Amino acid sequence: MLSQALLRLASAVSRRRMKLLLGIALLAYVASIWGNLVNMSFLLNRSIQENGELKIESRIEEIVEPLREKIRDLEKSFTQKYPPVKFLSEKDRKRILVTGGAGFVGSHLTDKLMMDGHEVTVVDNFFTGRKRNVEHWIGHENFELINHDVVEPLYIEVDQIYHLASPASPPSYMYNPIKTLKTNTIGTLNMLGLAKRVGARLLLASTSEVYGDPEVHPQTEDYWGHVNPIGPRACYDEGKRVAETMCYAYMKQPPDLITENRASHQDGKAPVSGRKSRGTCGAPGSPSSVLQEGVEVRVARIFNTFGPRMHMNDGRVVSNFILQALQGEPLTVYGSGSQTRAFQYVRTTL
Ligand SMILES: O=c1ccn([C@@H]2O[C@H](COP(=O)(O)OP(=O)(O)O[C@H]3OC[C@@H](O)[C@H](O)[C@H]3O)[C@@H](O)[C@H]2O)c(=O)[nH]1
Repeated sequence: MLSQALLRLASAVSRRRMKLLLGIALLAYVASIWGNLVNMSFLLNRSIQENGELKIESRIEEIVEPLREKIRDLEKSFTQKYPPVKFLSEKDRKRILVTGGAGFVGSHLTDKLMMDGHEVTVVDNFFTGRKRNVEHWIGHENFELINHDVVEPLYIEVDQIYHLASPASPPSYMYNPIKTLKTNTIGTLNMLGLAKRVGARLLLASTSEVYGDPEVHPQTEDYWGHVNPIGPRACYDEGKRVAETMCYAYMKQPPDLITENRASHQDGKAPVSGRKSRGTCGAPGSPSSVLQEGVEVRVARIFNTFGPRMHMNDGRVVSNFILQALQGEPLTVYGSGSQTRAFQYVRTTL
């Protein structure tokens, strides 16, 4: 009895368990199918997505590649080919400022200094200078172009200064005589101040016009000139004469006295007096005779220049004659025609 009852109980339990097991198995089956379905749809989605992405990528590539090609071509055509530049060691390479460096003479000097391997900063206000005279250096790591008027102070660090900033042809410098005077006086003072502050050597581009209407031919460096201070060319002649005077004053005057003067002016006091310069006011042709304690200066009295990059309408005799000859016009000789000039051809071969 008991055993039959146990058997029934056991079969009832096992049937329930069977049902339970069957239920679990069914659920597991459904779950696995569901999982597979989800997996499949995920894979399907991914492959569709990947496929789509690949298609988009390849389409982008198709569009972009010709553009890349174009950019490469443009880069090739824009690659600036600079004139050859020597390599100079850190010790030999100088930082050089050329004022008026975009002008006719200044730009040839800039070429020479650049090709010699120096770092050149050109300062020009482009009154008679032209950007195109130095455009072949723009972007070069040794070259810098600053649009600046030397009448305003300039604060940079340099080892040498070539001070050429000034209009040079009679029509240009007579166009605005006060501006010409300011450029040659205040401008030169600013450059000398800069030279003193940074301990740079300065070369002033002076002119044969400091001799004025000379009574001596040819003029030697110790000739003092024959200048009309109120004549039509006075702004340039006298401007350059003062510029030379300032150069030699800065050279001969001991540095501490220049500084003292500046300080006393700033304080509103009278300049320090009673101390004599130890130099002598000799001719610029003999700078070695002067005790150089102040700014180291050089003065070059440049005569009548001509050459490539000279402005067609410069107004000086050579360009005037060439222009007239090319146009089949008669050459105009001013005055008696007995005047004499020394001419200098200026050019640097790139
Ligand atoms: O068409 C002309 C132009 C000029 N001349 C004469 O040629 C001579 C030279 O005159 P330019 O105008 O070329 O200039 P200058 O020689 O007087 O001064 C020049 O040279 C020295 C530089 O430092 C000066 O910056 C520059 O102006 C002058 O006697 C002038 O009267 C002509 O006979 N015809």
